[in-house]
Amino acid sequence: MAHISFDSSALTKFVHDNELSEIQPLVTAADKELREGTGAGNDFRGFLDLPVAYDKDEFARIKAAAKKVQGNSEVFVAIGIGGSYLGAQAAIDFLNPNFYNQQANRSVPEVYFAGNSISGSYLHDLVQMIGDRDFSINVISKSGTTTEPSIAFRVLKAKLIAKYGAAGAKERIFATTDKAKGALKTEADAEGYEEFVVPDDIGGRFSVLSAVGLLPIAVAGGDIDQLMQGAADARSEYTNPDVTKNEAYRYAALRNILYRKGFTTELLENYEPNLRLFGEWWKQLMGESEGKDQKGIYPSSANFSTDLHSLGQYIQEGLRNLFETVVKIDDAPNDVTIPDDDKNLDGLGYLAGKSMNYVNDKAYHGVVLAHTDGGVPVMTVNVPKQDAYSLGYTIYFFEIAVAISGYLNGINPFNQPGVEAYKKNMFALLGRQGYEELTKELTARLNK
Ligand SMILES: O=P(O)(O)OC[C@H]1O[C@H](O)[C@H](O)[C@@H](O)[C@@H]1O
Repeated sequence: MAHISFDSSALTKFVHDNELSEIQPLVTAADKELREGTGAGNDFRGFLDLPVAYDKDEFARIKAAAKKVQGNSEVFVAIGIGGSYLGAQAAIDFLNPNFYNQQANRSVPEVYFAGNSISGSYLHDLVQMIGDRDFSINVISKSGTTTEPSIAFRVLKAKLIAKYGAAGAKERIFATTDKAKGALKTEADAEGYEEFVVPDDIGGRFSVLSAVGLLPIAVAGGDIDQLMQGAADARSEYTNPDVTKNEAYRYAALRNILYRKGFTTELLENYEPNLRLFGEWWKQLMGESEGKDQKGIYPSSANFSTDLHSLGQYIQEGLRNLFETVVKIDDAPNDVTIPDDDKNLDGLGYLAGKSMNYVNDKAYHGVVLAHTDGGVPVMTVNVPKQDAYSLGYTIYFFEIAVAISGYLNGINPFNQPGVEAYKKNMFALLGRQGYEELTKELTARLNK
């Protein structure tokens, strides 16, 4: 039995029983494309076996590096954008208490993220916040040439050198990048930083279980052995192409069935604030994998019950092109009992003695019924615990689901050609060498 369970029982109004068996041949074909490598983007299927086929020596080095940082740093900054930070931050938030950076008596450094925007204010404030404290950085970029992390790295490297000198700074810089190419690789080799590798056959959005995610997660105290074990067990679980046996494939099939009926936007939802970043990770995974050739489900996210008081109206009664996938934690790590209050002026007496997790659960059931009545299909991924094993399992569930889903929709789930368009324009407008013609063209367009 799968460790996490997928519940599509609320879909009866939207999907008939026969539809799953009728889409099965397409799922079987998608499975074949993925497993046999006959599908588009077949060079990027490394995520399939990563949970068992990872580099064990590097894994040990990651643990040693994490220990070193824990021993000599009050602050750790992970520099990266897209797949080079979302998985790490999602995992760290998922595995730690809310407000982990503010906890008293922490045994691990505070962890922050940089290089995921071009905001000068953000980087300025981060530098101020680090102040004179001891810190280390992990610069993460698969290509090694991405502008946002490169800028942040320059700034933070300069701060390290100013504080520790060039030799001391080197001891506090960890570079995660391609094994052979890119500016970051060249610099890491030249300067002698400790290096970790993003394997060639793993795309950025599928890289959280490589060094990209593992080093920051380990620095923050996460159990990366359990994380990999969860993913490895999911790998064994989700092998049968039969959608009645394989819940990840059933999820992929159902979202494709819904998409074909006009449900073109999917909201990934949670009922725990520290799963917000999980939704951000998922959006890149889904959006970059599926949104191409002028088609694909638009991935969005919502955080409940927070957004029930803002987006809730739209979800209940707006344009009927939405469906929802809830990531629901069965057994949240902590809870609060609602206290007695004799005066009962707030009218909450009927909840006295009940736990907040109990109320949260009732909210979830109420929402599923209300949204279903309102014409919104809801599916749920039940995750037993907010721990590393469950997280690894859940990550693998969504990774394999999106690969199948992409092939079902006739696209290459492993490339992202569309993200280059804005970059070219930005480089041209910044006057980068090699973009001279485009600079002229765009400047003329802007000055028209
Ligand atoms: O790791 P990097 O090469 O710096 O890339 C970081 C991110 O930016 C790119 O624009 C891609 O669209 C993403 O797939 C990638 O995760």
